[in-house]
Amino acid sequence: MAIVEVQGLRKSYAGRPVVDGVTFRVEEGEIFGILGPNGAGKTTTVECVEGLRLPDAGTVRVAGFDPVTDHDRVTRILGAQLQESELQPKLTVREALELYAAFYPEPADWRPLAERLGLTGKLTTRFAKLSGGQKQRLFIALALIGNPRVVVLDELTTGLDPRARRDTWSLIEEVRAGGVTVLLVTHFMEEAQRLCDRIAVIDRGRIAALDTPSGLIRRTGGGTVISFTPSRPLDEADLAGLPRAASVETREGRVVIHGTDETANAVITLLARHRVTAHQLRVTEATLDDAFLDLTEEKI
Ligand SMILES: Nc1ncnc2c1ncn2[C@@H]1O[C@H](COP(=O)(O)OP(=O)(O)OP(=O)(O)O)[C@@H](O)[C@H]1O
Repeated sequence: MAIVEVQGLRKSYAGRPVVDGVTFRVEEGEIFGILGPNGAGKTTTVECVEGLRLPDAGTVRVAGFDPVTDHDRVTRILGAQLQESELQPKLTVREALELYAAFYPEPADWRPLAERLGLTGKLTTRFAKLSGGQKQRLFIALALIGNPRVVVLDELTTGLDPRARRDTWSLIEEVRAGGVTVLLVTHFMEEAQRLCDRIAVIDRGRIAALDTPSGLIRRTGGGTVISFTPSRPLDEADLAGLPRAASVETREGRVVIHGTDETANAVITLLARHRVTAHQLRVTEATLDDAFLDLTEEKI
């Protein structure tokens, strides 16, 4: 069952459309990613889901309720991540948890929540004194304190070091394992690829693609990327004739081919036949990065 439904959402600022007909459904229990370049309209979209912005057109439903007209009901179903500026720097972790618990009629017990999020040792620490990773864990705790069915996390790991980011990913997986649906806004490909069941790629206010991470990667046409710098240029016709090659590009002397294992084998045969040496020959799996660049590039 879809817990979040967005249909034909539009929002303009000063006559400039920033969300331009966005439609998606988030199924209960999934981690759904919204991925896109800066300014694509991701935050505006989720703020409409949270009922913080009024859409110009389209419908948004959270568990069947309108986030604007049924705001109270939606805030009980949907937990939103606070922005750093929204929390008083002098509040201690314990005070913040108690304060936010008081906003809900049936809050979660904050003690086990703090324990699960590794905050028990920090209860008397003021918010301003927490590390980036500890602040993010507190934001997750506060987003979960109302026992929501769905939680919206927007750029949760921005600014975190790689270890804190990985710890936060594990927490997000635990949140989902606890039965909470996660709507995750991110511009980290690795994060989206690792965590999300499905991803909506938003580009200039529109959905450029909506699929599983592996489905998005397949759309780039080739799951295998072969790249090398040949000792002398290869014949264009030979490159164009490679089997199952979805794309062949030469950038500053480096050849980059998207294809399959069969393409990789044919490249090696081609190089041997022409006695061309391949410097820095790499055969790698395509990543979401490749798909993202392909899906969001400027199309003139
Ligand atoms: N209140 C506002 N008034 C005017 N313009 C706004 C307002 N809020 C956002 N915008 C503009 O709308 C566009 C989309 O912003 P939004 O924050 O939704 O994008 P985003 O995809 O979340 O970007 P980022 O990854 O940079 O956070 C941007 O160009 C932004 O400057």
